[in-house]
Amino acid sequence: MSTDSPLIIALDYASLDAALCMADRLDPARCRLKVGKELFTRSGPDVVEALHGRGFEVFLDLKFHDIPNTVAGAVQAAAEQGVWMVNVHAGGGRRMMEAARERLQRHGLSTHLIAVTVLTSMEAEDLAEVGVGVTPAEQVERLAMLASQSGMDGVVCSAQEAARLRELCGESFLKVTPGIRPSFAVAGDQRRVMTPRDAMAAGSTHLVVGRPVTQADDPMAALAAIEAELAAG
Ligand SMILES: O=c1ccn([C@@H]2O[C@H](COP(=O)(O)O)[C@@H](O)[C@H]2O)c(=O)[nH]1
Repeated sequence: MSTDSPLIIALDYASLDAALCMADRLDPARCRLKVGKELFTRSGPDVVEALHGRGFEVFLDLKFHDIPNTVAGAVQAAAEQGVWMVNVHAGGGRRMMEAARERLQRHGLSTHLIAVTVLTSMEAEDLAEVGVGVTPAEQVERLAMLASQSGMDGVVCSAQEAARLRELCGESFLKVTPGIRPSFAVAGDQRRVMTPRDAMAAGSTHLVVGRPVTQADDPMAALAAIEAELAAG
C-alpha cells in the first residue's frame, strides 16, 4: 500500500518479534517503516518480507559505503526485495553512486535511491575530528550537489539543511530527514534536530521518527500527536 504521509517510523529493534509487534500497531495508510542496521543484521530479508506482507512500504536504511561494484550489487539486492527506498553514503563518491544508479536502471528497478550526507548525530566538532573543516551545513550542501549530479533521487540530511537544499537541488529532490524531535521528546544522541512541523515547513519531503514514537509510553498517542502537529501546520 502507498501512503501520502511523510512519516517514516524507524523500527530500531533487536528482534523480529519486537519489530513486528510495533508494526502490528501501526497502519500502512499512515506511515512507512524504516529497517536499519540492527534489525536487518538480526533478522535479514525476513523482516522486509513480513512488513511487505502487512502492506507497508519499507525504507531499507543500510547506508551502503564500499567500492562501486560492491555497492551496486548491494543496492540491486535491496531493490529486488521490493523495498520502496534504499540508501548509500554520499561520502563513497561519484563513481560509487553512479554505479548504484546504473545497476538499478539496467535491471529496471524503480526503488528510490538516496544518499546520506552528514549524519544528524554529528556537529562541527565531530566533522573536524574526521578531517572535515567546514560546517555541517556546508558539507551537506557539497554532498547533496554531488548526489544530485550522480543521479540520486535525494538525500538524507537534517531538516536544518532542507530549505537550502530545496533551493540548490529543487523541490522534487527528496529530503529525507531524521533527527525529528517533537516538543515532548528528548534529543538523545541526535544533534541537528527539528520539530515535525518546522521540518515540513523547511522543505523536508519525509520525516524519519524513531524513539519519540517507538520508546514512548504510548506509541500510538505519540504518533497521533505528531500527525496532529503536522495537520495544524
Ligand atoms: O543521519 C542520519 C541517518 C539515519 N538516521 C537513522 O534515523 C533513525 C532516527 O531515530 P531516532 O530514534 O528518531 O533518533 C535511526 O534509525 C537512525 O539510524 C539518523 O538518525 N540520522
